[in-house]
Amino acid sequence: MPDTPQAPLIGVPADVKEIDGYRWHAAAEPYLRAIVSGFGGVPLILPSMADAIDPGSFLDRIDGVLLTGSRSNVHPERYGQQADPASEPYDPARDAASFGLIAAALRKGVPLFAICRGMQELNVALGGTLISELQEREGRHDHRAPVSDIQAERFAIHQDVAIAADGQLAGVLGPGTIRVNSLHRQGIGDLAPGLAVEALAPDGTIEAVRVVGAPGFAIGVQWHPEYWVKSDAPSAKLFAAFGEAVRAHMAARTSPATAAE
Ligand SMILES: N[C@@H](CCC(=O)NCCCC(=O)O)C(=O)O
Repeated sequence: MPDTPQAPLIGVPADVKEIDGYRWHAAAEPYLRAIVSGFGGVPLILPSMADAIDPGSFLDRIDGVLLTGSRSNVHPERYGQQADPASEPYDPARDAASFGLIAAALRKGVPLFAICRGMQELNVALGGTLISELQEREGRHDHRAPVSDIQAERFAIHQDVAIAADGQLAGVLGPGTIRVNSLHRQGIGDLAPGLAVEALAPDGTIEAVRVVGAPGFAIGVQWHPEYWVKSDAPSAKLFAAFGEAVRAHMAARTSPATAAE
């Protein structure tokens, strides 16, 4: 069990959903379990209430941030476009929380791992844009989940992704091509300044990015390593690398040199 004083505490911003007439703040369990099984971390779901709680105020109390995927989309007004029923559902409370966490994590050097919607949030937060309904775009493949009622089939690993030979992920996963799952309708349109491409799909869709010059681990992936973290080597390596970065951050934060500052 990871519940020891040394276990890293990983902040996970909640999605906000209407259930039984209330707004609920929730996160999907596979991300939470991957934090535990991937590197012995302890997940902490953070309420997405940026109107009442500054997301940056969490950053001195957590050791890393994981931005999860979600069926909801970043609101288009965040990147200068109009809301469109075709790109719903939105979750503006999640947007506000994630954008606040991204800014604070990058400012403070807190390791940040962004998955699917999380990578899209990272791109928009740093000034990029998104494109919707990839499968309707000329030359793009269908990146949506396989149609099934069985989650393991929806998260099946079936798509090639080429890892940039000169990027950070090549050091984690090795250069070349890996196979990943794919469950998204949107993708990066204009890449944000300050982001570097770390992986590409065969149709040119950006599948991973890193924040150039980030003081710590700051990686986004469009696929879902959380789902097969126990059985898929690239997925396990990604979470292990995030965990290693988090522990290094914890050590640096408690080092005598830091204390003397
Ligand atoms: N909504 C965005 C991001 C996709 C994403 O995060 N998918 C995770 C949910 C997977 C599922 O259960 O369908 C997009 O569609 O691009």
